[in-house]
Amino acid sequence: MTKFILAIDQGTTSSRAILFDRAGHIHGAAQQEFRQFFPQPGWVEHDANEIWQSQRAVIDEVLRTNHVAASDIAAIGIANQRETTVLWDRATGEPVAPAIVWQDRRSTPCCEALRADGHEDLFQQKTGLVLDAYFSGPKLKWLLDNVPGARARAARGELAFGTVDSWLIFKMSGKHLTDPSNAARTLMFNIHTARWDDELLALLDIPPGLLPTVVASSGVAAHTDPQLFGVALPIAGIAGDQQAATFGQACHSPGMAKNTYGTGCFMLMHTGQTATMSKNKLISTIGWTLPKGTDYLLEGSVFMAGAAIQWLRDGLGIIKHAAEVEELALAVPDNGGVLFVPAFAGLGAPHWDAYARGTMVGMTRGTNKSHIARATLESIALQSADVLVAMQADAAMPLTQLRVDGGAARNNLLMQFQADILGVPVVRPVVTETTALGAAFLAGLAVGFWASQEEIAAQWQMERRFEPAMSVDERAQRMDEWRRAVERSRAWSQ
Ligand SMILES: Nc1ncnc2c1ncn2[C@@H]1O[C@H](COP(=O)(O)OP(=O)(O)O)[C@@H](O)[C@H]1O
Ligand SMILES: O=P(O)(O)OC[C@H](O)CO
Repeated sequence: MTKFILAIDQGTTSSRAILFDRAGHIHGAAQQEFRQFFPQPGWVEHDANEIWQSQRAVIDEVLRTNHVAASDIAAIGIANQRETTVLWDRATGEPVAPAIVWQDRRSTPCCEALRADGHEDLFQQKTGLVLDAYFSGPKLKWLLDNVPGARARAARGELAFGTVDSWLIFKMSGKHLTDPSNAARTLMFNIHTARWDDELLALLDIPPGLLPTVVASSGVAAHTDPQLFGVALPIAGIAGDQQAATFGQACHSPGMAKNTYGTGCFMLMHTGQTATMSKNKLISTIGWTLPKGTDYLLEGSVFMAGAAIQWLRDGLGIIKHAAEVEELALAVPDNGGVLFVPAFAGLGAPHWDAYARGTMVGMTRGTNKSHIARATLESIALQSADVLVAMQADAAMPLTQLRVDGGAARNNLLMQFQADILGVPVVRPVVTETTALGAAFLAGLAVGFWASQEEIAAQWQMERRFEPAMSVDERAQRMDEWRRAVERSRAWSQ
């Protein structure tokens, strides 16, 4: 009998491979960072070959170091950084250009032109998204317009587009596939009909022949080339990493929500089996498709969260490791009046301001690095609070608790401040690798490794609960101060 599900978590900064047993426990994990390229201000690129090579290496490593044979694997589940756009040659399997990463802002002019032509509402109604450079369609258009010969090669059917899930599946099986949770991030996919949308493709000038076939998030979609791992393994789970984390956090019913604190922050709330269209600049997205149907989520994406901690480490050099930020911030009783808006790449939800820039206000001669560390941690929670306010207004469902995960969710000071500023309990699970767990669950359900959603939801266990302790008045005052700071960061580079 097979013993494990192999989850692939291909993130923005690292590739991970994690083995889960039947109890949903981690049996082994391997991780490898890969390079980030910043060739121009506002541009962020990855080498798609390096993504695949690092992913392949960690799969080999996790099997080898844990003495697990590929034949012990029941199925593979994939969770991936979303929106990042890869364009490759179908025959050679070689990318035609560096992958354009979700954080990259170069396709802002394309979005502005579509907006100026009055198409914003159409895109929003069909895709649930905001017309922003964050999403894949404008990135793909940029590649077709700027990589020499790409448009002609696309017209001849020589090229394939995919988000990172598609790219990894192509490398492992030769199939050109994606799932609805990833397709829903492209501005080319109608989330109500769950099909690529010809009208939107025409507006973006994208040939439909470039697009992958859309298959269910949970179901055997392909088998790996037997030469890769010695046996052909079923690829049975596919989801964008944030939707996978929502599934892994067992947020399976309306009103349940999670927030992931990684490079960015991604808060997602389950809204049921039809899309709730946001009136407050959040996005509606497909969560996952199971044989019984499609679940929808509301999402608020914050672009700069843990990345701001990395900036304290790499840009300012005031910490050596991300985890040191907690001790540094605790050296002062409060932020000393300092507020920091880390809008290094503009602001995401609910502001969607591509021209906002990082801003620190309230400094005096007494400000020191601990105040800056504290303000940076608080900025992560305050950005998430902006999203939650919009979410509560859209969903008309009060949040009873927020489930959390991601690298920065290990920070207790941050989690306590998050509970304080939201006025909602923050709950951290035992297994914080919820992205990989969600991908594993989707794959395991498809091959009968787990019997039902109820069985996997029962595996979710709390590690720690942070109760809100801030007074209502103080919360209101802190949110008001924050709004004033955000205003000062906005439209700066326009
Ligand atoms: N103890 C900590 N306190 C605050 N931030 C942290 C801490 N540990 C890690 N981080 C931040 O969390 C991020 C890594 O989290 P992870 O979930 O691995 O991100 P991603 O999947 O986006 O690569 C980094 O940006 C790092 O700065
Ligand atoms: O790789 P992460 O965890 O930073 O997630 C990135 C998101 O999927 C971008 O939308």
